[in-house]
Amino acid sequence: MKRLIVGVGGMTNGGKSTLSKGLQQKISNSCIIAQDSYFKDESAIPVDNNGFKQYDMLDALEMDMMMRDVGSWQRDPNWFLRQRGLNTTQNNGTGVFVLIVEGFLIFNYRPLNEVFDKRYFMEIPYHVCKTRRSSRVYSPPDPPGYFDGHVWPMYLKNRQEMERTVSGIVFLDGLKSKEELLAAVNNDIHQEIEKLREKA
Ligand SMILES: Nc1ncnc2c1ncn2[C@@H]1O[C@H](COP(=O)(O)OP(=O)(O)O)[C@@H](O)[C@H]1O
Ligand SMILES: NC(=O)c1ccc[n+]([C@@H]2O[C@H](COP(=O)(O)O)[C@@H](O)[C@H]2O)c1
Repeated sequence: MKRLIVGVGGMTNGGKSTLSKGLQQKISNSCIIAQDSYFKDESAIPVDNNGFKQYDMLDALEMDMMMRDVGSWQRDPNWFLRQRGLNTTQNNGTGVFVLIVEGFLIFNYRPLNEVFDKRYFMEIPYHVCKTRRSSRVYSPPDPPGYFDGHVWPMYLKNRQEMERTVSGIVFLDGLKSKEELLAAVNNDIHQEIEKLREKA
């Protein structure tokens, strides 16, 4: 059984989940694992001197749990898809199963970074990021000053670390239209799928 694991990383509100959902619809036998689903309970998140909860770091995430889920897909993608109520198409053993892992810190966690066959990173300018973020409601919601006091400085720090430790990332301009981004990445992934299919 052939498998492909694609990482869709990027800044907060860069368009990761929009792109990932579009890809899942276009790629048969694919599914998504989203890092957002692995945040620890609010009570476990430390607070800094300004009272800001420290959400934008790996410590805020249950990465062991996320790795367990990636591992169960790797062991049996068919079972994993069925567990999630997703259809699998008959492929007589020639098909390729695709896992899309999306999240803002997926390349900063080494054991996860190691599983990717393809890595994409969606970026947008500061002001666009701040504006998009201001209309999104997280749980708990961002307190006043959170973007400039926590989110953006942590993004710069995490990104610097990513660039120091990870290679082979394809950077995507998140200002392009949703349709253009989806078409380009979908085309790229289908080429990878073809390469895998051709391999004995
Ligand atoms: N290419 C795009 N152009 C304009 N707006 C976008 C684009 N992609 C996503 N958005 C919008 O930006 C916001 C954040 O998108 P989302 O996919 O949830 O980001 P992320 O998962 O990276 O946090 C949403 O309102 C979404 O509709
Ligand atoms: N899902 C949650 O429990 C939760 C809570 C508070 C903040 N967040 C924010 O989620 C962001 C990451 O997710 P996105 O990349 O989807 O924006 C982080 O910047 C973090 O501040 C998430």
